[in-house]
Parts: sequence; C-alpha cells; structure tokens
Amino acid sequence: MPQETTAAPPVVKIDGITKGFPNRKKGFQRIVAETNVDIQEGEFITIIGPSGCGKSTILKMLAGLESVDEGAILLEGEPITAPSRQLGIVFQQHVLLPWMSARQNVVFALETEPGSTSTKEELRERADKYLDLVNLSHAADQRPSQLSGGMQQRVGIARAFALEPKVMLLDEPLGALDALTRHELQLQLLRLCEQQKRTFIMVTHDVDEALLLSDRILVMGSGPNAEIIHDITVPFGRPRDAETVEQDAKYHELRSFLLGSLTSH
Ligand SMILES: Nc1ncnc2c1ncn2[C@@H]1O[C@H](COP(=O)(O)OP(=O)(O)OP(=O)(O)O)[C@@H](O)[C@H]1O
Repeated sequence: MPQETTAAPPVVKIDGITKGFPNRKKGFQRIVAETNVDIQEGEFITIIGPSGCGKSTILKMLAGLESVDEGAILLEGEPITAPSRQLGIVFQQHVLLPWMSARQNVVFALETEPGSTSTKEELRERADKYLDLVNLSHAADQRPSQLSGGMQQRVGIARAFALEPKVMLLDEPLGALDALTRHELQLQLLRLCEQQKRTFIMVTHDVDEALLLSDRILVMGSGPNAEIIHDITVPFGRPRDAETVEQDAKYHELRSFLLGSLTSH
C-alpha cells in the first residue's frame, strides 16, 4: 500500500485575497491582486517589493486592522476579521509611555491583555525575561527618554514578544535605525526568533535582512494590482550566523537575484 503523506495544515492561509482602495481619479483602485500563500507554523516569511506595492496593506490585513475585499485570511482555519492577541505586531516606531520605565511599559501591555489571570509578580517576571532576551536587563528601570532609539525599539520588540502571540507581524521593525544599530538588532532578532519558535511575517526593504532572517521570501511586483512574483526558499540552515551566511556563494546569487527583481519592476 502506498504511504500517504499529509502536510501539516498551514498556521496562516492567505486564500484568494484581493484589496483595493477608493481612488479620486479612478473611483477605486485594486492594490493587491489575487494572492494565495500557505504559511507553516514556525516559518519566518519576509515580504519584499517596490515602494507602494502593498506590503504594509497585506500585513495590516493579516493583523486584522484592514479588511479583505475578496477571499479570506485564515489563522488556524478561522478567518481573521479583527485584531487578536494571537497576532502580535512590531511597527517601525514604537509608542512607549514616557512616564513609565522599560519594565513598566512591558508589564502595562501584559496587564491590559484581556483575560489575563497572572499576578503582578508573574507579569514582572515575564517582562524581565523578554527584556533580558533583547539584552536590556540593565536598562529595565530607565524611562524611554533615557534610552537610545535602538534601545527603545528593543523595548517595543520585548513588549510585543512578551504577549507571546502565535504569529508575530513585523512591519519594517528596524527601518528607523542607523546602519550599525540596525545590523546589531538584526543579529539579536535572528537569535530571538530562533529561540522563540514562533511564526514570523516581516516586511522589509532590506534584502540582506531578508536573507539573514527568513525561511521564505515573497517578492511582490510593482503595483497597482501587485502580485507575488517569486516565492523563494532560503537555503541556509539554522541556527544561523551572519558570517557563515554571507560567505555562502548562494547568498550572493540570491542577493543579486532579489536586487534584480526589485529594480526590474
Ligand atoms: N487607507 C488607504 N486608503 C487609500 N489608499 C491606501 C490606503 N492604504 C494604502 N493605500 C495605498 O495602497 C498602496 C500600497 O500601500 P502600502 O503602504 O501597502 O505599500 P508598501 O508596499 O508597504 O509601501 P512602502 O514600501 O513605501 O512602505 C499605496 O499606493 C497607498 O497609497
């Protein structure tokens, strides 16, 4: 008898979605063409594409912050129609409460989580665990004004991760940082993601960041009515380190391919 192999059901299924917006000249303009993607639990997916092609729009639909026009996005088989605690978001810029310390900012997010039954002490421990994971234990008692931009971003990342969502959505999470801080945080994010074994969907403009962090890279063509033109499996094993990845011939091949596909559209 032939053995039947059944793939695990995807944690996220983007099932025939399209999306457009009202447009002053045309009445309505479709921004995202019909899109189908299956994402397995534990995968790190990156979406790249030319400016304005609809990357953030797709992420907002995944977050339940924007509705789909056609099709559906399913999280473990259930349509995403509103934000939920299963879907964490890290934006380019974090709004931290300026009168609270780094730790209090994380604890506050945990306290306001619906249905939380944890004690103050447990929440504080969880906050400290995630601040430690982003190397910020030493700054836990400092307020945002006492922290650098990179440190503030790390508090934002710790806060989102501490909520322990099933899927973490990252919209240009390191986009506002200088090159050196950005590279440091890429390495930290790589370690954090490999430890966490969660599902990640990230939007970035940075091809190197995409190659370092992802298992799959979805390349969008230019809009309007943009489609995913490539779905690339990144061939580097895990755990990864930047030096080994950057020395791999396949890295340079993929990098040129990705840069070429971004500039040719
Ligand atoms: N709420 C909205 N109303 C009208 N048009 C919108 C809305 N949100 C996005 N758009 C339009 O949809 C298109 C895609 O926007 P989106 O922000 O998703 O692109 P992007 O690929 O993330 O761009 P970038 O790389 O520059 O951040 C743009 O033309 C934008 O003006």
